Amino acid sequence: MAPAFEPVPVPKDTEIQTETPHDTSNTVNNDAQVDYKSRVTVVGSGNWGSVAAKLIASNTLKLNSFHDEVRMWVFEETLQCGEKLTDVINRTNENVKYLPGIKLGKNVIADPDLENAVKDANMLVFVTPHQFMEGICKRLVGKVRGDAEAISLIKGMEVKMEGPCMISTLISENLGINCSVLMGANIANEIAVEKFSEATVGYRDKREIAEQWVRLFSTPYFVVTPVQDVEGVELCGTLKNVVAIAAGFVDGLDMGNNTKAAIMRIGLREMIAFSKLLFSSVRDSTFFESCGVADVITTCLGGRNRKVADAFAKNGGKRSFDELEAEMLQGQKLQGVSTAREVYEVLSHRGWLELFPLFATVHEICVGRLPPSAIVEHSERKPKLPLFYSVS
Ligand SMILES: NC(=O)c1ccc[n+]([C@@H]2O[C@H](COP(=O)([O-])OP(=O)(O)OC[C@H]3O[C@@H](n4cnc5c(N)ncnc54)[C@H](O)[C@@H]3O)[C@@H](O)[C@H]2O)c1
Ligand SMILES: O=P(O)(O)OC[C@H](O)CO
Repeated sequence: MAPAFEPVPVPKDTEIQTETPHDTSNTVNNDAQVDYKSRVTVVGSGNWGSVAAKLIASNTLKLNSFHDEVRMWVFEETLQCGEKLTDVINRTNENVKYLPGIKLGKNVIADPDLENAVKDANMLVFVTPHQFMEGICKRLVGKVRGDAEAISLIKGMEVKMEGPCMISTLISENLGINCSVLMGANIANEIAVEKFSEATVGYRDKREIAEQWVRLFSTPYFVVTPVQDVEGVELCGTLKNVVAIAAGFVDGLDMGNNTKAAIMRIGLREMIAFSKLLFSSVRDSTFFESCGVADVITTCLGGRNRKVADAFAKNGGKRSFDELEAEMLQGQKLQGVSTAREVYEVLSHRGWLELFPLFATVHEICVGRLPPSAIVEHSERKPKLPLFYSVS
């Protein structure tokens, strides 16, 4: 039988197996002509969004089961030169604001119209800062294909009255489609210049869907491994940004490598415990994939969250994160500060604050209730945590 992605098998990629079709009741284009090939749209065009489009576009040209064109939704803005960002991307094949100096591939088409960008795609790649996803999902209700599959590259979560909501769940629930995730030790600028990296695809139950995503993203310099643990993979990508803020404080205060390693270890321990308290299905082994320990390391060494937290600590907490972000990142967005607040909300509501001293302290420093130096004295307090992972 043929897969939902490709109703009829094509000569290459025939190893992809069958799956059950989705409920198509609240979606459009159900009567669309049968298409042999998958169409990919990337929703987002920041630093990572642009690199993701480049990776994908290099593969759609090579693989018969995909249309060459990769549509990339751009949150439109007018550049200092007076031109629209979309026009410049389509004219120069470069995202001059968020990924300057890198050609995306001529088959990447920038599109400022969100509905138009998604309407024909059966593979939707979501990669925007997490704080914009609720609004984007609302705009897309009923606008995506019934047979679409989604993947989220977004590191973050929402907190609702009912509790925490992962971005993949937000997408699935709003759009009525399955959503996998791709996370990992992936500083976008390094992948843009084709330095070797690994990544992890987290999938729910359909291995063949994960394999399709792996094929779409994999290159010799970008090695992707599928893991059947959506929540574990996504929580790794989300929570490591809080650890990165802590590591940045340590750097800003010149506390040295041993202290930074200690903070990374305590942070990883809290990541594991928090993930397992939220979802008992989360696997220990996920934390040893690229999305886990490797992402903690790279983000604490070279990420934007680390960099801005370093500046925050050097300024003694006197300049706000918003101010530093605007000054240092030229429109790119931090995820760690808002994620620390969201995690703190979960901890407060559930009475877990004392169990997660590092997570709680990061938020309290970010909002000015504690000085940056508190990161060590508070985080090293022995949490009353049982060991949530098995040590064999
Ligand atoms: N940059 C990286 O190295 C990297 C690596 C892995 C994962 N990620 C994750 O990818 C996600 C996207 O990050 P990025 O680096 O591509 O983006 P970015 O921070 O570089 O850029 C910000 C993006 O947000 C857009 N934007 C601004 N206001 C908006 C609005 N109101 N609505 C919608 N979009 C708006 C901008 O146009 C821009 O595309 C984040 O969750 C991030 O954690 C980033
Ligand atoms: O630059 P950051 O801090 O947003 O981190 C980038 C990536 O998530 C690292 O994997």
